[in-house]
Amino acid sequence: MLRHIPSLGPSGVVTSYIDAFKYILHGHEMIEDGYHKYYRAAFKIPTMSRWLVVVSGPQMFDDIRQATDEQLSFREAIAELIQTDYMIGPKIRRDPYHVKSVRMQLTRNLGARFSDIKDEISAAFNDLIPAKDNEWFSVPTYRTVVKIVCRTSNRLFVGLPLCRNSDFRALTEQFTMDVIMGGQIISLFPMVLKPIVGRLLTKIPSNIRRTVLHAGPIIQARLDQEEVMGDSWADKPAKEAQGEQRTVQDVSLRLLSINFASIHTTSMGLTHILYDLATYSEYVKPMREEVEAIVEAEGWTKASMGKMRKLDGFVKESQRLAIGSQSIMRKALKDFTFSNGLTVPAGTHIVFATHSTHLDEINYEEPQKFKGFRFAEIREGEGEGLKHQMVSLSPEYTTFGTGRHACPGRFFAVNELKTMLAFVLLNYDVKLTTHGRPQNHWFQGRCSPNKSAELLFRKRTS
Ligand code: HEM
Repeated sequence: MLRHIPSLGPSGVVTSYIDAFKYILHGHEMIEDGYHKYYRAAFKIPTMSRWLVVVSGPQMFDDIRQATDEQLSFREAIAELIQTDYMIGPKIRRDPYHVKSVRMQLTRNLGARFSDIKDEISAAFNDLIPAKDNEWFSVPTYRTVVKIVCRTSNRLFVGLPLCRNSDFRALTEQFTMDVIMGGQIISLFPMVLKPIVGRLLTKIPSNIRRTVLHAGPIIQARLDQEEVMGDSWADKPAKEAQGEQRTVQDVSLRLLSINFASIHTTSMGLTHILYDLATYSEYVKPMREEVEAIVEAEGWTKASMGKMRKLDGFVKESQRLAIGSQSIMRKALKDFTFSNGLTVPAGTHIVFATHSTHLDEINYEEPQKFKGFRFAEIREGEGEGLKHQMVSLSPEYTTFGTGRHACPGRFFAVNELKTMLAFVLLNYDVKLTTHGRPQNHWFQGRCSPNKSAELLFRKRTS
């Protein structure tokens, strides 16, 4: 029972539905309100399918970081919130070996594959935003960004020429949207009906068939090559797949799952960055100078990208303000007691108040203000160089979560976002078509960039 945890509004079985409706469009305002009333403690919010317990403060963050999977489960929370069992199947929850592949093989290969990533970014931008002369032209931002990110990410996942294949791209771009939309519909149904509705909505069998059609030969070739080379191939791409998992069908499912985790998160990130670049144009010149100086001295490498602190800080600041109001979702599998004494019973869904944390004066000076070099300036302090880079995890910066389930793709995502920003800075001028930055959209506490706004691009003039 959650009776000991305060709620913001009525908590009766029927009356709580008033707030559950309000949460759909105003969840972020409710959580901001609760954060200030119950900072470092907890409050509960009703949603259509369950109560969410919202926690805050560095201590509770650290309790989540240290909790084991048997205490607070990331996968069980995601499975219920996104209904992944019905939309993708239970395999990826029960046996998520692909997460280890992202953490190990994919991340370790970023340096060696950097020139491929850079090449795909140039090719994708040139195809999709061809700036041939000095005329401004309008680009539907989000739709274009998804295509660029999908191509670039899949250059790393499956390589050329498949990453440019139009049917494969359409499949991977659409897959995430189908899963999220389907999951939202299934969550409205009672438990007994979910498998039936899931079977009607899921496109996973046909999606796997399409993936096998396109990627099957590459996957089979890699599996065969691994058998031949054995342990002499240290970074085998499918190394984590064992026994029955070493089939083209199973690896195809993992490929779709990694696309699910990466494409829309990174695309939303890049869209926010471009809106910020067009809005706060005073940052363009110093960032161009940084990129040009480092590239001239060291060329385009993963290591040279790591030295671009202004870029890193700009990307980090953009994501600081763009985060949803709740993240770091966990489900308590047993009664769990936080170090402030609060106990939540088994079955409770816990989320951390991420947006409010990023907007708290305790953590940031003038937190509402976009300060593109906020983090680059902090990093100039003695001993502060690494702690404040974008990939670092901390209780004040929660974009990539915490603990053993912190985003394993963050090294790739940050590298990709910075290389894309560097490419835009060196090749284009970018301008708003609207008065002021396009407004973010909020739905059930989640924040998305405006998906219909356009930006003006032209070939760089100065
Ligand atoms: C800007 C882009 C991205 C953002 C903001 C982001 C954010 C996150 C967050 C918040 C989590 C959950 C962390 C937690 O609850 O503690 C997560 C998990 C995950 N992310 Fe990312 N992510 C991004 C890009 C990527 C990319 C590019 C990949 C793959 C290449 C990826 C793969 C994953 C996977 C596999 C998990 C699940 C981890 C697990 O099961 O333990 N993400 N991500």
